[in-house]
Amino acid sequence: QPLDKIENLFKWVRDLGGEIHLEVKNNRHGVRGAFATKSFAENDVIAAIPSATIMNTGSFNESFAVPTLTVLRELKDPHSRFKPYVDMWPKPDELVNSCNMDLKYAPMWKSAYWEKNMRDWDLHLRALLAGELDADLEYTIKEMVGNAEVTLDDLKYACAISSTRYVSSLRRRRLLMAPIFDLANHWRNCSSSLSAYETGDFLYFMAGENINAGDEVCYSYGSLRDDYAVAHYGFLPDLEDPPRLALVDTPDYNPNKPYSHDEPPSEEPFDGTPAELRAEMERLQLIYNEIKATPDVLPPTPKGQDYVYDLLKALEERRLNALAYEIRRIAGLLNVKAEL
Ligand SMILES: C[S@@+](CC[C@H](N)C(=O)[O-])C[C@H]1O[C@@H](n2cnc3c(N)ncnc32)[C@H](O)[C@@H]1O
Repeated sequence: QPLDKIENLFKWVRDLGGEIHLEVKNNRHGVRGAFATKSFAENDVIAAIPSATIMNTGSFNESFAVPTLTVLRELKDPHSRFKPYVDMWPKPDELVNSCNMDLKYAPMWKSAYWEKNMRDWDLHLRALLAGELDADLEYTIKEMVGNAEVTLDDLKYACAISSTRYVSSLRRRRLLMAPIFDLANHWRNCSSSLSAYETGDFLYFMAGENINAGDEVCYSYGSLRDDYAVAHYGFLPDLEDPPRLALVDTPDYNPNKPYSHDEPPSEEPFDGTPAELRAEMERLQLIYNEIKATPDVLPPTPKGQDYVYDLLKALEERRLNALAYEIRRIAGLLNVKAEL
């Protein structure tokens, strides 16, 4: 995640009327982030982002092709008016999510839902490239980028950039990519927020509480269970205590409606009659045993050599720990021994 392009980005945003009280550097995890250059009280403006710098990447109802092709268009245009923004995006080898993850990792999810989700992204993007979706698309590739040469890797990259960086603006019901704001990393309980875009001239990034000069500013991307964060954003959020079940392991999980920001799975510990508790414990045990029994498809790789391998192994360990915690907790309520 390049730091050398930030000065140019800030200049561009300020020249277009923006206000920024941030500096950008790597945080203690080595992840690029935004840090307060002064202290803020609740509701103070951390940054005012002018609409002339905002990339409008589609409506809530449009297909994945719209944000992907909107980003692709700017990537392919050497004279893009968003050039200072495009230049600071992570490069193809600096970001990963299900749009661009190598398929060799698919079985490492050890979850039928996530493995299919990853393979589906590959199929959708291949179909987009082959023109098979053209008749149903809002925009075709050629309508967006003309005759510029486009590869599958280009589409995967554009898909990964858009889906890790857009935010929904409630008032206008659009997916927007807002420079500066999109340097804020996720922290689930973060109270800073983005204004609703009521007037359409600026988006305001507002402090949700007192922030000291030098603190990293954050934004909550949503309730983000670990597996969802890896698939959608390519990182594991801070480990929580007590551990939280992965999305696909929660009692509310429904593969046909796996996640909605408006209705995330309950954060309340599961409770019920003894029969319900027993059924839930057995359900969790089945998942636990299935993960344990699923062999690794890739040879063991020493830590630090392969980001995606490490990420998916860490996710597996987190799932197992969270399942074991929950099985023990329910066994305690039932006064029985947990079978792990
Ligand atoms: C909107 S960007 C945030 C800024 C990003 N770090 C950058 O420099 O461009 C989202 C991406 O930041 C990273 N990220 C966000 N929150 C994170 C966190 N809590 N821990 C690690 N990486 C995080 C992930 O790579 C994610 O896909």
